[in-house]
Amino acid sequence: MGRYDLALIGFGGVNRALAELISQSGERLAEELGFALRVVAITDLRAGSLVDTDGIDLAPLVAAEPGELSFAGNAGGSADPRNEWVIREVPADIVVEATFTNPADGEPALSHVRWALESGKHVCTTNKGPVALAGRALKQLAAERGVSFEFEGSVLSGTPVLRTAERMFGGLQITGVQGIMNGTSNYILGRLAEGIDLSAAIAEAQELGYAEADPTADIEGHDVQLKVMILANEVLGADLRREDVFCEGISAITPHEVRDAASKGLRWKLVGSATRHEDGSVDARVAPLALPAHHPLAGISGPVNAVAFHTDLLGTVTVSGPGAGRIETAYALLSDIIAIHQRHADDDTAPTRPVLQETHRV
Ligand SMILES: NC(=O)C1=CN([C@@H]2O[C@H](COP(=O)(O)OP(=O)(O)OC[C@H]3O[C@@H](n4cnc5c(N)ncnc54)[C@H](O)[C@@H]3O)[C@@H](O)[C@H]2O)C=CC1
Ligand SMILES: N[C@@H](CC=O)C(=O)O
Repeated sequence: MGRYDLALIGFGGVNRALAELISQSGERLAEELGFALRVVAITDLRAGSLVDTDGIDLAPLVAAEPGELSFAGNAGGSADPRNEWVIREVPADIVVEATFTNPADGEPALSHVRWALESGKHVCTTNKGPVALAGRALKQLAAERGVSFEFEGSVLSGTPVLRTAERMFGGLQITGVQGIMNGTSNYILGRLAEGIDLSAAIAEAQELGYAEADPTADIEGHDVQLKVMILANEVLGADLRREDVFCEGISAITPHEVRDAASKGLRWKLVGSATRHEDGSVDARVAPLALPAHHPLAGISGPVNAVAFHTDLLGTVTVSGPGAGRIETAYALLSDIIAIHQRHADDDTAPTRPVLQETHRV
């Protein structure tokens, strides 16, 4: 059995959940998937960096309180994240990027992904910035280097929206997408309807691991704007920039309006959509809508999200599932690693590292 060595860039909710999964369920996963996983490097803005090419013991790291983690005192540790050095120089097979999403220019995650691909390493990421703002160039770079760039978690966390469209919709013409694509704002709208105030609802979404580090992106719609760009570019063949996507969030909707709408059988939802026209052009927008109860998206509640694909032969096909959450998003990374394995099973980036019992910590 082969093994993939991972470098985790960013050690917040999502990458910690992946580390926990590997630490606690690695042996079962290896049995089932036919390859093992080992983490050889971790970097984080706050904790610093940790490198052990024999495999990092993840158990004490996932047991520590997030705010208390510091790698400086460990062998192979440093207070400095040393991102570029770790990504370029540490012999990992796959770089797993899960730092903050920056909707403005995608940095520094965009550089992290580029450095990894330039170094001939596969990349999987849940970070929407690089995918939405530079996905085409990064995919091109990956193709040139013969490696994979996977990003299922960038839209609807672990719910396989992008891969469903890529693998299951062959022969269909997709004319548009419409969906609820942000777990935080959907959770908040539901809590406002229940009488909770906005700041308390935001705090809950942060505690539950749904919200961005700066929840402004969730509230003002920028997170959905990036997801609509990713869907439009991946599924509708568009090449949208941020300024092409009209964006209005939920901050102007008062709790009174949410409750008033509910009493009339309406549900406020933050809806992202993209439509392809006959001439091939694509219109995309993000805006709150008060949907009637019978609308297919009206019943999508809490951190659950949904994307409806409008197709020529099947009509509307809707994929629904978790849109946010630490474990759910870590699963997206695992699904990306599985996709990398499947794509490269027969080439020289397949896991050739033998799994030795004494170093097999997963
Ligand atoms: N939490 C969720 O439900 C989902 C999150 N995502 C995306 O996944 C990514 C990670 O999300 P979370 O883990 O929830 O965020 P988080 O805020 O819990 O963790 C991000 C981590 O990245 C670290 N970091 C930031 N900049 C860094 C840098 N330059 N170098 C090294 N480390 C850096 C931070 O210190 C933090 O520990 C974000 O881009 C987010 O948008 C995507 C889908 C769902
Ligand atoms: N903050 C985002 C996380 C996933 O992308 C959300 O709430 O949907």
